[in-house]
Amino acid sequence: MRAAEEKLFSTGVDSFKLMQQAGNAVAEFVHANWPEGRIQVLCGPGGNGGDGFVAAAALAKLWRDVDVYCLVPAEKLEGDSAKAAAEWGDEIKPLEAALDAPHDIVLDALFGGGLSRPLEGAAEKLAARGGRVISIDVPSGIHGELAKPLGACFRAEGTITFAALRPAHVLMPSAAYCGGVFVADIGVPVQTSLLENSPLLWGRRLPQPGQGSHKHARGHLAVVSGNIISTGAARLAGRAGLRAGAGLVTMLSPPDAIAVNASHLTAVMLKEVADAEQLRAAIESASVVILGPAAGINTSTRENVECLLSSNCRAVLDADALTVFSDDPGAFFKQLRPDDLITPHIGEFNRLFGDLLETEPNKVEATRKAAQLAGCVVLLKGPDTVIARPDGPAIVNTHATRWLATAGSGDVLAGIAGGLIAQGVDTFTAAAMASWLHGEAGRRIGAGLIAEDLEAELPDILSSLHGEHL
Ligand SMILES: NC(=O)C1=CN([C@@H]2O[C@H](COP(=O)(O)OP(=O)(O)OC[C@H]3O[C@@H](n4cnc5c(N)ncnc54)[C@H](OP(=O)(O)O)[C@@H]3O)[C@@H](O)[C@H]2O)[C@@H](O)CC1
Ligand SMILES: [K+]
Repeated sequence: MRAAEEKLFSTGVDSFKLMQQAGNAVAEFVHANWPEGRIQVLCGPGGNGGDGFVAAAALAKLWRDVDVYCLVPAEKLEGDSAKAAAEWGDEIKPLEAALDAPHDIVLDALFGGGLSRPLEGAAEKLAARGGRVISIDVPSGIHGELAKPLGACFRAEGTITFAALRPAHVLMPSAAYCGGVFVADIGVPVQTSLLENSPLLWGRRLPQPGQGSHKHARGHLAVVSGNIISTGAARLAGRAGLRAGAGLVTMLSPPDAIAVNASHLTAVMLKEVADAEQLRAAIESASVVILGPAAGINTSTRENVECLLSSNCRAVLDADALTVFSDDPGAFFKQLRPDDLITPHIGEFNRLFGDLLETEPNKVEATRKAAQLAGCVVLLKGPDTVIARPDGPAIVNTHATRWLATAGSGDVLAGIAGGLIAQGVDTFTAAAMASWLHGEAGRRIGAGLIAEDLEAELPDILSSLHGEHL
């Protein structure tokens, strides 16, 4: 966003005009969504405060009852912010006076992209006061790039930002402070490579069989099972893949687990696979293979992964298939291909990518860097799942529920992704679809959710998406 603005200013675009557009958009947003009540506008010393002054003037023109407060005396304001304060043209009270002043709504225009340190003094007290807050750009106290509060922080009912979403609007913990986020177009051309996951992005591309279709035309997914006491995870993935629409799903089972798998499988087919050599032959007719859920942290899992990555099948690698490379991630990255998907949780991510989550400014950048290093699509699981492609685009999935934090939930996610990839969906889109569908299934179930419940929600969800988008 900043880069886009700088490029725009170098072409001679008037920055004050941009501020006016931003401030007017704020006033419209506030008036449309909070149509009643006395508004306390809290302005800071920079551009965010400038937006606040413009918004205050526009709200007053709409006959709203507005009081304006500023962190610094008006005569100390400079540049566009000083011009904006002049546009307001009425009384500007010191920020401390806002603490006890009567009001219904707070318009928080203290700090946006320029916050450099924790809030202090009256700003800190106002953040702690609570109440109904609408924030401009980001809730003051949030560091936009780090996507977290630096200290005390406003908690908004709604946030209006400009041109494009930024990590702070979708990543935890900052997203929880933003409330509903509205992105206003103020004429800044942006090539955003960060999107929030939604069926609006991919609804029309959800695969569905044509009239004359048959099971072989709907893709073949294979899932590698763990040993006799660890078979459930692969079955969760396999059934989810079938529900997601794969025409055929085959469970590839070690010999000791054949009887257990056979007694639990119906529509999912079963094949015995004793070692990597047999795996190679078994996956010849599959288009994608899921490997890792309860596979075991051992040499045989590592050999299976290496065999899979040298085949023509796309790979969805999770859990133990990732952990077996903790001692030599570089060797793993060399074998991964751009259409493969790895789905680590934070622990697995750290084992493969070291301290990226500390050294990169936020989770989006860390996942992007990871995708670049690994050379494949990376889905980093969490309440704010990030999906990144090696060439830069990233999607954040906030459509989830805390009830999904349960054993086996990730196996189902891998299964849905595998089922979609089997049907020909590109890996990045399939990962986005899968995390949304998984989140929606979790939301529909809610409290008491266990991983076994998730796949049964998919038919309803998929049917309504097909009805709505196709
Ligand atoms: N660019 C554009 O064209 C457009 C930008 N727009 C708007 O501008 C906003 C960005 O403006 P901005 O860069 O001036 O940053 P902003 O956050 O307002 O203030 C920085 C000032 O605050 C100060 N300061 C920082 N932390 C502090 C603290 N804890 N306590 C006290 N002071 C503190 C800091 O001081 P310093 O760190 O330099 O000491 C500096 O003086 C952006 O979020 C959007 O709303 C829109 O109009 C669209 C067009
Ligand atoms: K703000």
